[in-house]
Amino acid sequence: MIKPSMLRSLQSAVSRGSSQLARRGYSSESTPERKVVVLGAAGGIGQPLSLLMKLNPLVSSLSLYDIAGTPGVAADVSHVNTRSEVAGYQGEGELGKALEGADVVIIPAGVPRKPGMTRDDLFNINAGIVKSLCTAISKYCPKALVNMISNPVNSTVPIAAEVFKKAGTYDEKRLFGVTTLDVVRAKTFYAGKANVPVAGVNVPVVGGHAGITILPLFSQATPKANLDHDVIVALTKRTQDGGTEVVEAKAGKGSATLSMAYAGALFADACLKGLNGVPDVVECSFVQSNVTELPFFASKVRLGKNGVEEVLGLGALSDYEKQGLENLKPELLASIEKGIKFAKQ
Ligand SMILES: NC(=O)c1ccc[n+]([C@@H]2O[C@H](COP(=O)([O-])OP(=O)(O)OC[C@H]3O[C@@H](n4cnc5c(N)ncnc54)[C@H](O)[C@@H]3O)[C@@H](O)[C@H]2O)c1
Ligand SMILES: O=C(O)C[C@H](O)C(=O)O
Repeated sequence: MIKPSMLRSLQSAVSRGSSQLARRGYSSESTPERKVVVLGAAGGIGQPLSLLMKLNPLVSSLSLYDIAGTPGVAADVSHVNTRSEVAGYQGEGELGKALEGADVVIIPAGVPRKPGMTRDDLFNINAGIVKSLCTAISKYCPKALVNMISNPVNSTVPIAAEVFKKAGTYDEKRLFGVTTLDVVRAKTFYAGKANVPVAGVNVPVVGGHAGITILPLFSQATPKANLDHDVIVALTKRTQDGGTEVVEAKAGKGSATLSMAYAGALFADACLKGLNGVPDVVECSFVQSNVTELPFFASKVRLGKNGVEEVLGLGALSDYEKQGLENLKPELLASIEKGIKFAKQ
């Protein structure tokens, strides 16, 4: 139960946060108009993500789309007294209106895993959903930054790229696979083992977003902590299996939704800051890449006014990470090729 004293401190934290944001130039007077669209807004991720985007002062227009259930979510979220105007759209007939004028489109549309499934088991359903949504994006908002959350990300991002290529709208700087949840997990697990405050922790996570393709670079984690090799191995495995940990704990009721909404909101916020010209915005993301021989790869990316400003290299890897990198390449390549093949059919 929330006590009045807790509520008062929450209110004062929010008000301190708003004045800090205003000092950093995020007040509604000085920030540009930005439209953010959530596709799959009535789902497990979509609902809390819509709320978190409503709390973001960089958003002026929040467009919530799903095949069903969006009027209720939009009405609910719209009562929150923050800057953005909220509109709900339901069904394919309203998809165009939902997308028109978008700066950022976030896609958590699709089915989640149940225990015993891999992310690739979602391919048959989610590939078609992503393909049709991306076809609409290329028609109604071809310049938007696309934040792909729907799994399997290792395949859905290549599918989106092929759809955009076919439509003649592909810009590799504007397509992102959201791998922020891997970073969020790596930071949390590392802070626990290193016994340091999590707020100051940084851990790059590279590769892809499934099992061993998720490669956290704990050798580059800051603040430094001299953790034993077996602890690093355990942390790596826990980060790689983080999604499965949640799927099993939810026991058939889906996969990560709340932590994913948080991670998705962080990444969308970084995209908006980049668009608005805030310097040095760097996040890990699964993008078209020359960092390895694979055509798509997650690594640190500098975000700017056109989306990807620079795909950053891997930096120095430990021998364990070098081995992990080689181990992940065949699986990641197969998932990328599966997506491309599907989209080309
Ligand atoms: N990238 C990541 O780190 C990450 C993390 C967690 C979950 N996910 C993935 O996100 C996806 C969504 O997960 P969830 O838990 O929110 O699932 P959910 O079933 O709770 O919600 C999905 C929503 O998508 C909607 N939808 C289905 N087809 C649609 C279409 N054609 N257009 C618009 N909306 C459509 C559904 O109506 C539903 O509301 C899953 O594929 C899941 O695996 C990714
Ligand atoms: O694990 C899943 O299926 C969902 C998501 O990819 C996650 O990492 O939590």
